[in-house]
Amino acid sequence: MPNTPAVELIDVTRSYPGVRALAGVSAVFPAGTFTAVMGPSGSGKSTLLHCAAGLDRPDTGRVLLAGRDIAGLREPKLTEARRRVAGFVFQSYNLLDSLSVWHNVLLPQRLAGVRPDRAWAREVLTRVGLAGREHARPAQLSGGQRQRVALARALAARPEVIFADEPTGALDLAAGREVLGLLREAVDDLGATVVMVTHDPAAAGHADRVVFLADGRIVTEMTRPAAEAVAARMTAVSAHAGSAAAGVDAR
Ligand SMILES: Nc1ncnc2c1ncn2[C@@H]1O[C@H](COP(=O)(O)OP(=O)(O)OP(=O)(O)O)[C@@H](O)[C@H]1O
Repeated sequence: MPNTPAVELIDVTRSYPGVRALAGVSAVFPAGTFTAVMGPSGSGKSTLLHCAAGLDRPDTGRVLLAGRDIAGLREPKLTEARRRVAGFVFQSYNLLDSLSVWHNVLLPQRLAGVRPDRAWAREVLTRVGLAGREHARPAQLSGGQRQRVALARALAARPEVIFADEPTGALDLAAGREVLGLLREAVDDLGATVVMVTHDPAAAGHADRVVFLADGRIVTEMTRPAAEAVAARMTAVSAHAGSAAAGVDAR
């Protein structure tokens, strides 16, 4: 089904006590594309990512992950669906310090109960520039190297979708650029779909498209984003966030 979107959200809402984190979000993330999700602090970016990825369940609405509606799934079916199609990269790497690089990379497949594809794991470690570091512990690596291990771990399971939450948030400029380049390659060379939350207009400039959230709604979007234009749009969105004009169209 080549035209099935990798992820689709249909009128998704999610509230926490006293807060409407997502107030009715519909969005399509086509297969083989790289989308950045931006918006002011508290606008619902992480909640959107978590609902899209099956890490959280919406209150209402539908979430189609690789064509399957996961919004109504309960554990352990939700975890199964997530492991089958999604890979994750978080700001804080989320590596296990007690395991070597190699075992960190293979862990999601082991947890999923599938036989790890070792040849492919070696290939992805080479792709991210870590061939030869298989025996190192995460604590022996730089932040940029740790994030590249996290990316290798995500890629090793050949996910259809990689969800990245502020993947460059803890990295310096050069290390951040490397990680963004590798996410771009995952899309261009491996056909993956990337959905990335970021605060950084330069990071969003690596994407094909940026969707902007304010007050739990998508208020505008931009294709083929250039960093300067993204920064200007963010300023416009932030100026309207929290006001009744949450439906701002800043184009
Ligand atoms: N587990 C939770 N319990 C209670 N409130 C939550 C929870 N997660 C998120 N929220 C609230 O929902 C709203 C949206 O949060 P979310 O983390 O999605 O925003 P964000 O745009 O990712 O913010 P930031 O850029 O600061 O990370 C916020 O008001 C937040 O305080």
